[in-house]
Amino acid sequence: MAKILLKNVQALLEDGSVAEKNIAIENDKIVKIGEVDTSWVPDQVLDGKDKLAIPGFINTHTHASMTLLRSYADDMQLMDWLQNKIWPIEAKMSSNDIYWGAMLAVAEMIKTGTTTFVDMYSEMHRVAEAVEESGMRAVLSRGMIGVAPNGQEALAESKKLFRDYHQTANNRIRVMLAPHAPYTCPPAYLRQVVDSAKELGAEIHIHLSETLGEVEDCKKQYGKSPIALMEEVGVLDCGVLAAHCVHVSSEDIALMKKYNVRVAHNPGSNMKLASGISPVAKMLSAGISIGLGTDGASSNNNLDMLEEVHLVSLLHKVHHLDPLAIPALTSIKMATEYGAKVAGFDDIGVLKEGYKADITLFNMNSTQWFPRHDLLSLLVYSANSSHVDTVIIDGKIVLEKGILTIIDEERILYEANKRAQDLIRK
Ligand SMILES: CSC[C@H]1O[C@@H](n2cnc3c(O)ncnc32)[C@H](O)[C@@H]1O
Ligand SMILES: [Zn+2]
Repeated sequence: MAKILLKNVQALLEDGSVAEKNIAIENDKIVKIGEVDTSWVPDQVLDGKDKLAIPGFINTHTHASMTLLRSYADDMQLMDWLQNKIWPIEAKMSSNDIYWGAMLAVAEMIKTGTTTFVDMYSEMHRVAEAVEESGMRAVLSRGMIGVAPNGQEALAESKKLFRDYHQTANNRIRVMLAPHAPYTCPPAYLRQVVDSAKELGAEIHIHLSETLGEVEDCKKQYGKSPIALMEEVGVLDCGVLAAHCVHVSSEDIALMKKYNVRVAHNPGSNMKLASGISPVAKMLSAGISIGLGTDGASSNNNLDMLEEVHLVSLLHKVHHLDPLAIPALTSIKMATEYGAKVAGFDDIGVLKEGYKADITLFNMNSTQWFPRHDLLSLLVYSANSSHVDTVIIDGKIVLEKGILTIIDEERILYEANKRAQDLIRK
């Protein structure tokens, strides 16, 4: 039995307050926040002086192995980028490329304070391997392009991934089905995915309403918006994590609320691909769950959730000319508590007794953390992820004093770099 005590740490609590607490961890869970009984003897004590403890970040939408394509194709619009640069090179990626790309992503995410990620890509059993080995928590899905020749094979692989990995690794791994988008998956295919999701009891992860072009084409082709089309084909009945939702109307938002569609908002990627500004404030007011995501490292170009926290707050303030649009606490909750709901968990995203011990500790010994008027404000508006000191996932220390403890960073950098170079020469 492993017992860890975080002693006298500044802890961000569920109500948004920050207070000095002891946090007792036993195996994979937080067992106590506050006074710890002297009869409870820890195996390891971490000194919380000058440390801020928050729930680990939850990246609700990414394509981990795309780290290999970081800085490969920039300054392009989505469809041009996908069709002319990304899909041709992805077709050459090997299973080992996917593994080392995922390992690079996992290393980067842990070092920047993320403890859970939601992923969509191919060869996902290799991503699962990276997750198992690293101690990370993840929701994995095989992205399906629903046209011949690979549509049926992709669906079979998705079902196998679900059967092999859903709720494995002490429940650190979960699986969803992921039809890529309405423009790559025709209605007949989406209906097949819905049947499979119902048969397995799986939820659906899909890109929806990312660009104006997607919405206009969908209306032209099917006479309705992507969200309304998803209702028609039954996708919304399955439990949906929708990435982007940039161009959604009031009618779409009402449908999303009706079916409890959860949204992964990706401010960095939406800005870089010039996709637009998602109506986040409006969706939040409508009671929709919204988390934050980085999207892949080829459209961001990093997997740093604190950057997304910073961006979501600033983007929507300036968009609405309203400094109250997304306050500091809302942006942090989107990256943690709301993100947990979006990813489908009810026991992570908050520092709370009985919840999983997924915790990120920031070292506050740097200029950006002084003076200490308001620690939440410092975290959102001043700090950066190089201040991440320690990360605990499922009760295990995976980063200590900035050093990865389970995976070998030097080897990962070497392998990922070599594979990325070989890939562009193929
Ligand atoms: C078939 S696996 C997933 C697929 O999605 C591609 N992708 C990466 N970023 C985006 C995005 O912002 N919108 C749509 N599709 C995206 C990725 O390259 C894979 O091919
Ligand atoms: Zn995406």
